[in-house]
Amino acid sequence: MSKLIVENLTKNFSSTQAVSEVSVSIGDGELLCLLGPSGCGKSTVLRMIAGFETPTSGRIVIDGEDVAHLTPDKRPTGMVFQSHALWSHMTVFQNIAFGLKLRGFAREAVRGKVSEVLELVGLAGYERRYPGQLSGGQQQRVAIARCVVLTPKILLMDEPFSALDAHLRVRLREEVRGIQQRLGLTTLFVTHDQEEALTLADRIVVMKSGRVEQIGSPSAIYAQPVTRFVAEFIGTMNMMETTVSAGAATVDGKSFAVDGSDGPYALAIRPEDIGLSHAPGAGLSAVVERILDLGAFRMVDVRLGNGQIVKAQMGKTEACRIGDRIWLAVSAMVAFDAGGAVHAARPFHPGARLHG
Ligand SMILES: Nc1ncnc2c1ncn2[C@@H]1O[C@H](COP(=O)(O)OP(=O)(O)OP(=O)(O)O)[C@@H](O)[C@H]1O
Repeated sequence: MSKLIVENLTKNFSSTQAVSEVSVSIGDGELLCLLGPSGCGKSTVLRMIAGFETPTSGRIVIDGEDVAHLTPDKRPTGMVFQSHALWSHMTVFQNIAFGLKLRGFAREAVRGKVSEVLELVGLAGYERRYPGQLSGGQQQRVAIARCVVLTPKILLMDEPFSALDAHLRVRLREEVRGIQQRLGLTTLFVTHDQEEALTLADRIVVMKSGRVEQIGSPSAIYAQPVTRFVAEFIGTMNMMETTVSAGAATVDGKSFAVDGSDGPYALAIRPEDIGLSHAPGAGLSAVVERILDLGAFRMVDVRLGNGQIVKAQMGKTEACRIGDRIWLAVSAMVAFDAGGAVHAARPFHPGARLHG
């Protein structure tokens, strides 16, 4: 059963349509990431669920109940913000205990719950510290503990790690995923960081200009983008502009088959779907322009005859030098039409497969 259902949610701020007809549901214990560029409406969706903004139209249902009539403090949601917003004059214990006391829990119960949750976020023994005596990462853990201790039905997290350095982000991300899975917390997580979304989420909702572009598992979003926007927003994608006529397109003198009507298209190919070989082949030919050693593999920029740079991955074993003449074998590709919709495509050479 869905724990949270958002139906045709729309929010207008005077002339700005911040959120348009967003529909999504989250299963019990699922972690869903809202992913998209700055200003695409992610935070506004979250704020409407928490009750800080009133929807222009649409419905929000939590555990079978429409929450429209509930003020933020009455909603079964807990929110963790980008800045920790801890009370600086209160100790860690007091920060976490505050909500429990408001809800009328007895002293002993409060003490028990606070130590349990501090254990969970790895801060046992920090009860008497003030926020100013904690690192940024520790403060954010207290913010998470303060929220989790109230056992919200839905945990809402708005870019909770964006104020932290890269290393700490990765560590906290893993910790939060661990806590979320251990407690089976249904979580909606907002981020503009695709890597964060890909590593954290059970499913990702990609948003653009207030609308949902695609909903799917991280692997589906990566491997089967349904729009050009998603294809370019997630991971590295080579885009080759071309024109389709009678099912065929030409790039740099080589032919490609596209399942779509005539018009302008972009052929989209992931770097890992291009094999590079020094042996002359039937596919595109190019010259090695740049080689980036990325540890496990090399990312090679090659220049086609038409001047376009294409990124491809190469293993560590094959010798490769700048200026080498090299041939490309494309194993998988798709095409996007002028409206950004996806179409199946394949190069006219042996060994190619169709996807999409
Ligand atoms: N209170 C408000 N009044 C007017 N416009 C607003 C208000 N809040 C948000 N907006 C506008 O709505 C749009 C969506 O904003 P929102 O904060 O939801 O985006 P976001 O995807 O969360 O962006 P970011 O990642 O930068 O936080 C933006 O164009 C923003 O300027």
